[in-house]
Amino acid sequence: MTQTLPIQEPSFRESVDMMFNRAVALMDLSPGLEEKIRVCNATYTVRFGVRLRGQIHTFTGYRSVHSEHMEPVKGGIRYALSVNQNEVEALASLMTYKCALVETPFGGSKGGLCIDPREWEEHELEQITRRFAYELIKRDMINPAQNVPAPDMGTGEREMAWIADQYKRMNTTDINGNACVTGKPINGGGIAGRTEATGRGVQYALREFFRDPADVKRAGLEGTLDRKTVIVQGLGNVGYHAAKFLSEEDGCYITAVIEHDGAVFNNDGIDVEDLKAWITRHGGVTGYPGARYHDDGAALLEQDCDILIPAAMEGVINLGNAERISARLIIEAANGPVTAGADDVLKKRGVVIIPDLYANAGGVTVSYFEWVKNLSHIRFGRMQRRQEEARHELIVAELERLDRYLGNAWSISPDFKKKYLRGADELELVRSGLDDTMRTAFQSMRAVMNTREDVHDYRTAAYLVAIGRVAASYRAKGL
Ligand SMILES: NC(=O)c1ccc[n+]([C@@H]2O[C@H](COP(=O)([O-])OP(=O)(O)OC[C@H]3O[C@@H](n4cnc5c(N)ncnc54)[C@H](O)[C@@H]3O)[C@@H](O)[C@H]2O)c1
Repeated sequence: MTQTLPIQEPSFRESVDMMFNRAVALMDLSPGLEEKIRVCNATYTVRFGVRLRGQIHTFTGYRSVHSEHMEPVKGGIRYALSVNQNEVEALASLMTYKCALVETPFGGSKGGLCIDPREWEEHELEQITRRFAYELIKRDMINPAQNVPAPDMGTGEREMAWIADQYKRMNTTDINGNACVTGKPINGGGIAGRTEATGRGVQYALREFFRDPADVKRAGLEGTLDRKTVIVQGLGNVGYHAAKFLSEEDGCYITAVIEHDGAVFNNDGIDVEDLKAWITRHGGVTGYPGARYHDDGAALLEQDCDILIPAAMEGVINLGNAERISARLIIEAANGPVTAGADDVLKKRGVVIIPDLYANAGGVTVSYFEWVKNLSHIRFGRMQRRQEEARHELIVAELERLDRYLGNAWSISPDFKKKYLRGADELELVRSGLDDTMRTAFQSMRAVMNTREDVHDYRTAAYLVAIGRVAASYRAKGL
């Protein structure tokens, strides 16, 4: 869906550049270096035909490389009708700053295909994805050493598995083929915890924010995450996992969920699993019996809550509604949900924003773990896993003995055994690595806020840290 912005709003690309420029104005970069960092290095446009339903359909896709100060470059592939060059370039530049902020050793890239995935059958999507991947692979725009995509809006592990397979068919002797894309299913070379990673990162980001009372006070809030009211826009990959973990593990109440077909709200809190199951079955929130329905979803962004989590698309908080946003704290789970104009308005109103380049960096962080796992050809936690397995086998044997003693009252099923014996070592490693990354990155923003009198918001602090690192990289290796 295309977001219509008020006439005086800059485009997404311009908005990102404006946020970049605000930070650069506070830095002392050598002349010309800021321009070099800001611009996108290259954007490749591809148009290709696929024979489907008795006729040839032509699709348009993009892969943009923002910065190659480190390689490979990294960034998701988005499937949406609204995809265009401006959007892909904005998203690619955000990837550069995001990777620098969380210290994953990648440059920034992003891709997109103009398509509504809901219009196509699975086998048709596979054909389209393989053809798009073919176009990018043959030009080294997908390659373990140069450019490594991942999921984004409208894509997931299924599409990543097709892309990896396509790459391996075209590069049969590349032993590192699996590392050409991240976000793959576990049985296709993926890593435990990647699917949940971005939402999990949002949870860890909020936990770190609430660890320091000074941050919490800045937002006019108090206490911990417990009993905070939360509104989520977009119950897709990122929004669903963030809402699920915050409600199940941190005591938050998800009081409203905004989706493409309207919104549902319930001040006592919405059961996220139940709503997600409804959306999966019915395609939207309409008719969901566990909450009240409102057909103007965007209006619910303005409803009173402690924390607002835009997790769908860019530009949804803009000059048209920024004055009416009631939340005290906004965490940008989506990329670019707050325009540069709205950012100014919200700042003046004292609304605190945890910026996208930090808030949704959990995805690329765990993608990095997956890439390293693929390149090293090992399973993380292997030694530990052997010990864990031995311990788990003993426990299962003991449970079985008890079960027999109690007349099979518990019925230890093969499924239970399989789940239990698989252990969670890799997942634990991934989660602790992600937690550490999110904490450290937040602390680097906090340090800037606490030490510089000319920095008053986390976004500028995040850009300062990120741009400083990209600049240092260019200084070290040359242009
Ligand atoms: N998937 C990741 O790992 C990842 C990582 C970093 C950032 N992001 C960003 O997070 C955002 C969401 O990505 P995702 O992967 O969760 O996508 P997704 O496709 O899984 O989910 C998007 C959700 O938003 C809903 N939606 C679409 N239009 C809407 C509208 N007008 N109002 C409300 N909801 C609407 C969709 O129905 C869907 O449920 C994007 O901005 C993406 O760039 C994603």
